[in-house]
Amino acid sequence: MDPAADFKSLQETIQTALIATTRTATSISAGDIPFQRTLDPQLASTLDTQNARLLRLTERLLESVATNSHSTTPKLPDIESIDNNWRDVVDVLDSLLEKADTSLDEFTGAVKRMTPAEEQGAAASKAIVYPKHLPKPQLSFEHVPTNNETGGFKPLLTSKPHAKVPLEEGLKTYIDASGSEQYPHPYQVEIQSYKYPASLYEKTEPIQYLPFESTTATFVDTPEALAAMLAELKTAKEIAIDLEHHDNRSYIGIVSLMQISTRNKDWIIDTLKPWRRRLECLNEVFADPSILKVLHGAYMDIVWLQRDLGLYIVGLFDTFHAARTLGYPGASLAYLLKRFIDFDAQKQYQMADWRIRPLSPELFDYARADTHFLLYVFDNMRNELIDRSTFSNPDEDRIQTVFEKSMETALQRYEHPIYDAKLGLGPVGWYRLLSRTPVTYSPEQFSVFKAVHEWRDKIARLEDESVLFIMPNHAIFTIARTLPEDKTSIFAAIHNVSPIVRMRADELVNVISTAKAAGKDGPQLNDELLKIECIRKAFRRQDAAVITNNNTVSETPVLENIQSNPLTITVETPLLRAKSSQFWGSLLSEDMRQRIKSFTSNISLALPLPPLTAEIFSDATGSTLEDQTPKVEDTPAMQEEALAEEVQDEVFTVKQKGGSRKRTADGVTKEPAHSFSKLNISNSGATEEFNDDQIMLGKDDAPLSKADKNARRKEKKRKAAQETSGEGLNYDDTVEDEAPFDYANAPSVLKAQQPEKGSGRHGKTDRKKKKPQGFNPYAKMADVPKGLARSQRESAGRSKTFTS
Ligand SMILES: O=c1ccn([C@@H]2O[C@H](COP(=O)(O)O)[C@@H](O)[C@H]2O)c(=O)[nH]1
Ligand SMILES: [Mn+2]
Repeated sequence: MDPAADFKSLQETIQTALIATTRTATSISAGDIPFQRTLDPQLASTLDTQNARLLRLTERLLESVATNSHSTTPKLPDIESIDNNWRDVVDVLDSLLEKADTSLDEFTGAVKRMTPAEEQGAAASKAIVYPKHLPKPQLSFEHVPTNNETGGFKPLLTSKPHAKVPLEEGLKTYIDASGSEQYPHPYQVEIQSYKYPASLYEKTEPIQYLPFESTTATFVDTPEALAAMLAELKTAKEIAIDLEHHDNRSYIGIVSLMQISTRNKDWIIDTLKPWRRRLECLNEVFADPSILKVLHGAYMDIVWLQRDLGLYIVGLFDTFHAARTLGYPGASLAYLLKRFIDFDAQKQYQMADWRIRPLSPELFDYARADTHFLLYVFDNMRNELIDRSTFSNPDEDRIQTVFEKSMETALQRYEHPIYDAKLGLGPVGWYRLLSRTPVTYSPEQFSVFKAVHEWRDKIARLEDESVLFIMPNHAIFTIARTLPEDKTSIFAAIHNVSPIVRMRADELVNVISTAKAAGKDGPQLNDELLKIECIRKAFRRQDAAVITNNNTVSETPVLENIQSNPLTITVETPLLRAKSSQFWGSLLSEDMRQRIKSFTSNISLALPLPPLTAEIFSDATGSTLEDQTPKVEDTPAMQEEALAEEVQDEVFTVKQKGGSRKRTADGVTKEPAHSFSKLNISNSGATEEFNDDQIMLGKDDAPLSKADKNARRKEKKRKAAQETSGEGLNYDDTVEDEAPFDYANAPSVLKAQQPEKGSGRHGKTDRKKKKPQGFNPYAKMADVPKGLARSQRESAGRSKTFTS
């Protein structure tokens, strides 16, 4: 008897059965089932029997999983109860996955089982305490966010150190090919003409970092401390930079902390001070071509720096691109710190509420560690890049590749998150959420979904809250499904109601009833989604789209599937114009731009390729389908990049509803209920087979370590709580029960924040004792699937779960 062989054969049997079952289950589109039911009463009753059986089996499975865990066992008497108990289902599955992870670690010897006392101690030392009552720092800013901007984002900078082109030129708007007014990237010329110093092409002995334990960081929270830091930074040859960000109690998000390290000093800068815009003076260093800036996974940092502080980086070296170019099995900062320093980054603090002041020692240490070692990591990676480059062959010139990718990253531009009510596109639109969630809606329900989504966005802007703080995504789905007609039914439908929704409940009732009435003559969900998907694809695949201005559409197989509406999609020209800059402007060919420009009223798109059936994304925390908040990576620039990448090299993962990690076996796809079943064709025209494991990835696309995954799961649960019930949203913190923290006048916390030296709390050796290296089952992967990359990065400006 060979237990390994037995196990493999069992695994294969289960997998084969699952594939067959899933194929069968998806052979009829969910959207067609009600129709089939009406045709055949026998089918209806068989379906009901099978449903009941499946629910019972599921309930029993969940019960047996939950027996030894702390999860509540969800009861599933009917289909509706799945939605209502979804959080509990996810909890049970999560605990199972956690157990599996731990068992694997124990099996491989990567970890030793902890005693219950040790486990308790470890948990207590990691717990982040979220203050209940935290006033909004943005209200004290000299420039309070308004969230209602339209048009191009005007760069904030008031002067332009190290300019090759004067600032005035950079602030001149231009009308792009699609008719939108835009501001250029103010440092575009400087970045594009930047030459990396010759010294970077030469190997040198890595410069040892100073010990983490016996050094600390200088906290910068006064203009004087800022000036002193700036003077020191100007003398450096290279510096490391990182940011921490908050996006739950703010619409666009707030840079909450900046970390900078030189070879011999660390600074942590409080970016929540009212005078934060004075940090613009850092352009004297950040834009100085003679000082190299090393960041890890800088794509969001670049956008955040512009958006909040008017800062730009000339001379960027992004260690994330280096890790990818070198083909490391991981590309997260945590991975690099482990690889080069043997330092265990405490990534469970990544998603902390970074507005907290004073910073706890743990948060202080976390923030400092993100830059403290980075120059040393850079030294090592640069040497390896040189070793593994063939300079005569551009394809093999790895260091050049990293320079080019870093330059592209530095050239990203922030754009205002403009709400597209009609097509729902863009980082804050409804399309993304709806297209990923298998629902069957009547035209009224569809109309209500869109209206409530739009209303939530409007209120979030007004109140300067994240959309999720206003109302979880699940609540929009529930409202659309149940169409509540009064306040009481709304409160009953969405359980934990935010104080803002409670206050504005009458308004919401009106929004729902108006949308319901309007929806009677509105479009069918499936048709509309299909059309929008076609438009996206057409734009993505610009050469494939045929645009006409007479409402004619060329013959395509797609068209058979649109039943209730005419075959053309009509887009008002002004809307398309806005979009063309915001979402796909840079992807349009000149020819396409000219054609768009020539329209005056309607545009019809003929769509030669059908859309993909399965959506095609995932986020790092593995949140549920509905759990997609607009994310950082959803800034327009990221979207464009994502679209561009998809066109070239699409590798899709299919994310099924819920669960923190989905593995899709070959050919097993989840068919959304949008009647796309006949259209399961990839860009290349081939039927897509899904055989990549969907793995949990970090902000920078690297497989996460076990510790990170667990931390993400916890964070995800917290988010799920917000999603489903509003728990953990700190709704109480609107209650004025204690004196608000005075961001404007708070004394420097420089002293308060010095972590105790020699406490062993943040020592590398201590960490090693406490937390052995986690087993990463994906660590042997040659590389992370490429197509996952951008979509993984989504999250926020609205991040939370790095996730388009
Ligand atoms: O999955 C994620 C990871 C990070 N964020 C946000 O990004 C900043 C910076 O991350 P670091 O890795 O610590 O540099 C962090 O403060 C989070 O706000 C995220 O939203 N989702
Ligand atoms: Mn960081």
